[in-house]
Amino acid sequence: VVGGEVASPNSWPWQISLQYLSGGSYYHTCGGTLIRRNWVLTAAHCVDTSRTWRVVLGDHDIYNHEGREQYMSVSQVYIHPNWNSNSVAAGYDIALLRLSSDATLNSYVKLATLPPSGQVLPHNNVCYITGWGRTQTGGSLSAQLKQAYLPLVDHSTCSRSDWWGSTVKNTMVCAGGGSLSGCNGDSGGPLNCQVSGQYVVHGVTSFVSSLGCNTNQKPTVFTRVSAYSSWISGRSSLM
Ligand SMILES: C[C@H](NC(=O)[C@H](CCCC[NH3+])NC(=O)C(F)(F)F)C(=O)Nc1ccc(C(F)(F)F)cc1
Repeated sequence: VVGGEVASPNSWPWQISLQYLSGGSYYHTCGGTLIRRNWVLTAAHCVDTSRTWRVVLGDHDIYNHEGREQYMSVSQVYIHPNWNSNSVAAGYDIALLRLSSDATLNSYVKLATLPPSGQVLPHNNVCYITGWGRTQTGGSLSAQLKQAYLPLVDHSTCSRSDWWGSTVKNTMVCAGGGSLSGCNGDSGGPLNCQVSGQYVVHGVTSFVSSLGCNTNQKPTVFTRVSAYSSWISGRSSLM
């Protein structure tokens, strides 16, 4: 997250850290969202390589054990069947992780609210991106979870030729576009949008400009959760 601020600990209790095992240690690579006690929503591009994964719930500082964390192993990875790793612009950058056991829900770990199928929020809707991604283009990951206010950008604006043009599809959501943005390592995490006083996860962080995370008129692009409701409920037996 470029700009914004460190979040109050566990104030986004559905945010998870997706980590992979390498040389005996785990490393943060992506964010994700807890949607059921044993299901996590993330981005396909985060998990399209075969690795040993773990999901950390209730985290704040990814480099320190603070006692509120739950470390979960992943029993199955379901990548959207239409995902093509050579074409993030085609969309379908969404995946589900089945956890080997159920999360314990408490004040640090809660389930996210997902939008109704097809819901598209208005331009400038209040939304926050959260994540442990780089704090500058080419910078390092944030130790503590960060948040940044990214107002929603409607499709007509986001698909303007001097914005993302035809790279952005209707199955995606744009937010920000100024000096605040997501950045590498925020992938897969939630776009938390305020709807009637409640935060709803409307996006899964997908891509930023390869020219730089906070490139003007290149808002952070998210997979639109409400475009994949039936896939999500079908796969995660959410009905
Ligand atoms: C460096 C930058 N990385 C990203 O945007 C990666 C996703 C990369 C998926 C493709 N391997 N996502 C992130 O860093 C995220 F945190 F913002 F989500 C990038 O490659 N952006 C990018 C690539 C292609 C296209 C386009 F679709 F136009 F081909 C648009 C943006």
